[in-house]
Amino acid sequence: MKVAIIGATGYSGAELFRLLQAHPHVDRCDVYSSSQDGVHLSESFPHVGAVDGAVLHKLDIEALAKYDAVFFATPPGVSGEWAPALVDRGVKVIDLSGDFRLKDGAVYERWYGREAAPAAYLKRAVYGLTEWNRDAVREAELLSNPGCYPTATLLGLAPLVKERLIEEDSIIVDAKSGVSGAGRKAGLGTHFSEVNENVKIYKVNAHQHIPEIEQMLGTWNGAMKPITFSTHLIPMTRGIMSTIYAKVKQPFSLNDLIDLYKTSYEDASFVRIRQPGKFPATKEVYGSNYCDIGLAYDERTGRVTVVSVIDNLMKGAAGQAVQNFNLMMGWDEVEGLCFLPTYP
Ligand SMILES: NC(=O)C1=CN([C@@H]2O[C@H](COP(=O)(O)OP(=O)(O)OC[C@H]3O[C@@H](n4cnc5c(N)ncnc54)[C@H](OP(=O)(O)O)[C@@H]3O)[C@@H](O)[C@H]2O)C=CC1
Ligand SMILES: CC(=O)N[C@@H](CCC(=O)OP(=O)(O)O)C(=O)O
Repeated sequence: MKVAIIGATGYSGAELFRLLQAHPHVDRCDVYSSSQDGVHLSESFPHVGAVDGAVLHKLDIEALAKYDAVFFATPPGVSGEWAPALVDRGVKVIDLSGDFRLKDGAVYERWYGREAAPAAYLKRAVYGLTEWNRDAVREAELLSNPGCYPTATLLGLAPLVKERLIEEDSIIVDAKSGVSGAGRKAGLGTHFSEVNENVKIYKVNAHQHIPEIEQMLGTWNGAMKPITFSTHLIPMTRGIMSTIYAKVKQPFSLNDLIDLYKTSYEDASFVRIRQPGKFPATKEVYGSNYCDIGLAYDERTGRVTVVSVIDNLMKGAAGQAVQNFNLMMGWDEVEGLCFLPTYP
């Protein structure tokens, strides 16, 4: 099995490289970049060491067409341009960017502010929220890996929405991310002195993950209404916590709610549900592919609170990409991902 990573000099690409190096079925993992050619990946990331074959190449469609699978860990716009030609040549593509997540090109153009990929490929792309789309993922040629916030939020909401337990117009999501979520490139907003000892809200009512979350909620329950979704940058490297509030249609007990989640995720190796009164913290999934979920129900307000945490570079990006790649190749989805989080 020969695979390539485009964007290996970025955070998600480097995390993919780490996972694929240790993957039991991957013989060769080549690395590509738009800015470096003939330079070893360790020049960008000394932590990878002198691994054989990790010399960066410039993008070249003929060379890329020879791989069994190609991962795009690139900014918006890159896979939209390159992936269709690879799919046409029989290469399995796994895209970590947002280019193929939204089925309606006009919606993509409105939220991302750039031209959408060709409509035929938006239609063909399979949305890789693995736990809720396994059958389609197995058949996918073009896999669109979910965004980090949507992964945490949708895994947290799925049982409530699918079972029609909450008021369709009542969802409020308060989400927080570590700084690696913004990628490796330098920027004023991610300087140490801007981020340290600080909490910043950003993209209020304008985050590109709003239509992605709403699209999936709408496939689970066509009556769903727009959500309120706020994102915050907080002074840590990795991790997302998505705290979700919604009003229930009928009162129920916390134990029943937790049982529903446990049943919904009984076949999910990477989703762990906390006991009543226990809530997950981002460090409890750090460096792993787990999504941990805690639940509360307030009888006074009739609101449920769902707390969902992931590592943005793992379940929110590279880990879920490998989970989807495994299914696309006909392997067990946990291959190469069976390790506990690092702690502390
Ligand atoms: N960081 C995260 O937590 C998550 C990120 N994502 C998505 O994954 C993608 C990558 O994110 P992230 O790793 O954070 O980003 P980084 O900024 O860390 O890395 C981006 C990579 O893309 C490469 N690149 C830039 N421009 C081009 C181009 N025109 N052609 C080919 N390669 C290019 C860069 O390398 P070079 O300049 O050398 O080409 C670099 O390797 C993004 O779409 C992001 O939205 C999704 C979920 C979570
Ligand atoms: C902290 C931070 O800045 N996070 C990024 C998440 C990037 C991402 O996953 O965006 P895509 O949809 O393009 O893949 C953000 O909020 O935009």
